[in-house]
Amino acid sequence: MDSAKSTPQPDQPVIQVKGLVNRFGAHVVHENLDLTLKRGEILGVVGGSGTGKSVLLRSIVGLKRPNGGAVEVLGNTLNELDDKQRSQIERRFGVLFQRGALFSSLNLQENIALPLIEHARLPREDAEHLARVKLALVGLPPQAALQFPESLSGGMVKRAALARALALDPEILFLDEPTAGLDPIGAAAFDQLLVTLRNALGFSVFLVTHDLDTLYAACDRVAVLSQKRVLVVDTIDKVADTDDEWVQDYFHGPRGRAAQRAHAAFSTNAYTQE
Ligand SMILES: Nc1ncnc2c1ncn2[C@@H]1O[C@H](COP(=O)(O)OP(=O)(O)OP(=O)(O)O)[C@@H](O)[C@H]1O
Repeated sequence: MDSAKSTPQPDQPVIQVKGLVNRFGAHVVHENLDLTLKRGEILGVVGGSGTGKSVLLRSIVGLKRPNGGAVEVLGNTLNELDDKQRSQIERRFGVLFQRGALFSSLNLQENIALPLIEHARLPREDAEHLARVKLALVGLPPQAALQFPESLSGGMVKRAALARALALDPEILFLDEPTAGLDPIGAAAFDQLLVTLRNALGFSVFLVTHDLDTLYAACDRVAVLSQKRVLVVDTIDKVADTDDEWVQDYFHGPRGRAAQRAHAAFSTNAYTQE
């Protein structure tokens, strides 16, 4: 049976992490961690530094083999797949790592064409044409196609990295700190772009972030990692009400209050302009 081709039902989660254990030597990062990503949602994953957000992302995308538990992605249990099945599943992901991971020796068009040539086996000309379409999709001007990463602003690099993550039309997009290093206006534009693209293309998003504005502006649900597991996962208002010291400091400290006020003002404004 070619299990890597199985597709979850519309109401079945696209990711189910069950009883996950991760450790490095004696250092236990995750213990019996459960988490679900629903189809079409943007799930924000937050937690203090070192709580294992990136390790969780890496376990799901197959870059870290868990020490226990199961990760089910798109109806497939990852550790039951052979290499070929696993790479079929991985082609259905798009991943944007914290530092963008564009090749500095390639221009943007070539960077985005690369996965199309390597994985979708498109001829170079078709791949570069599609790459230009993806660059337009993320709001970059046509002339950006021939520019090299080092000549771009941080916001443009993030958009280009997003275009690359979207190259193979992924069903799940993984983003690790996508707004880190952007100014607030650039970060807000990225959040808006993410929501617009999700609404248009229907992918699901697993988003690791420290950015409170992103949580309010883009996420349908928020998961808090603490004490080696998911402490709470729910809508942001319910999560912010959780009786936990880190959650209270994070959501109700000065930055949390500012993000909440900004979101409330934006929502009221959007409503009155309808
Ligand atoms: N390859 C590795 N070898 C040893 N320890 C590791 C490795 N990768 C991660 N860790 C440890 O696992 C823990 C979780 O790391 P992780 O990067 O997932 O944290 P995080 O929640 O993403 O943190 P931050 O918010 O600071 O980015 C940390 O204590 C880290 O030092």
